[in-house]
Amino acid sequence: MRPERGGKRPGHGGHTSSHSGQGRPRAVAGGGGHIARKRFGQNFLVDQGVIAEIVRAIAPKPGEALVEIGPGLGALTDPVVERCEKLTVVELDRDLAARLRLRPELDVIESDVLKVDFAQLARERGVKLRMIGNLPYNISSPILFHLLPCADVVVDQHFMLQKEVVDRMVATPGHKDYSRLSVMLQWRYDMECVVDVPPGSFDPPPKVNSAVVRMTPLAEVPDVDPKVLEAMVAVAFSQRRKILRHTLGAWITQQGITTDFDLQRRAEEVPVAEYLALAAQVRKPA
Ligand SMILES: C[S@@+](CC[C@H](N)C(=O)[O-])C[C@H]1O[C@@H](n2cnc3c(N)ncnc32)[C@H](O)[C@@H]1O
Repeated sequence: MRPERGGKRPGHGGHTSSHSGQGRPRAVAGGGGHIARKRFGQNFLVDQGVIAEIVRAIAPKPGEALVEIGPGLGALTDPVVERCEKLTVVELDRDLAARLRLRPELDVIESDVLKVDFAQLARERGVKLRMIGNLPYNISSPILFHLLPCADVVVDQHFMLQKEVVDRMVATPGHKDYSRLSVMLQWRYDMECVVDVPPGSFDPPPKVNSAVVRMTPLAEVPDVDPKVLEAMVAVAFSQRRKILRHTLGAWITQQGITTDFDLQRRAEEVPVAEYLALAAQVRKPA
């Protein structure tokens, strides 16, 4: 799990990279000879206590439509499918997908998760989905943004992420971690950190701490154009220590809206509801 950052997406090239770049590639403990692929963010959960805690937090039940992103070697897959009987899994690594296909209780989608249309999947199944996964950290934000428009077809999401990312997701105004991610996700979800996970719980261990976040879509959300909201918070947080008059002021003028929004504050001081109210105004015809 490379710490999250922008840049090139992992492709499906050769299959030779070692997980850590330290010395010779070593097979993952209990992985039947599998060598972790760094470009796929492969850090496999091996701590049975942590796995049990995560499964308890998810609390899968028979008949529920659970979907796991990145099942890997099955650390979460096995105890979850034991409880819910059928499980859909999305795995990009073709070798791991081939192993998973041998199991009749799994519906395997071999694909890049960012190409899967989860709204369509929910329509086909005729039920709302419960999303779970120990996500590849190098693309965790793109995955969260890919799922954002699907919030209304989702019951909840339990994701393992870099602890630092979870802190940003749940941060409130005035906190140093309050950021674009906080505003964009708090628009659509109620979120809480449910399990903290140290590096030693994985093989290979990542360089960062991890945490599992529970994301529950809010029943009612302001009708806001996500692109407008995203553009607006990007401008606002571009220089988070500056007074908004010097950043968001010009953007508001460009949108041609009149507002009593207080621009004498910094981006990090403004509650989510106020950003949403401002973005909602942009959609209204003049
Ligand atoms: C951090 S590992 C988690 C593996 C396993 N769930 C566990 O907890 O041990 C991330 C998993 O996501 C898979 N993966 C990486 N990029 C992906 C993508 N774009 N789409 C789907 N799966 C991906 C990796 O192959 C790997 O199995």
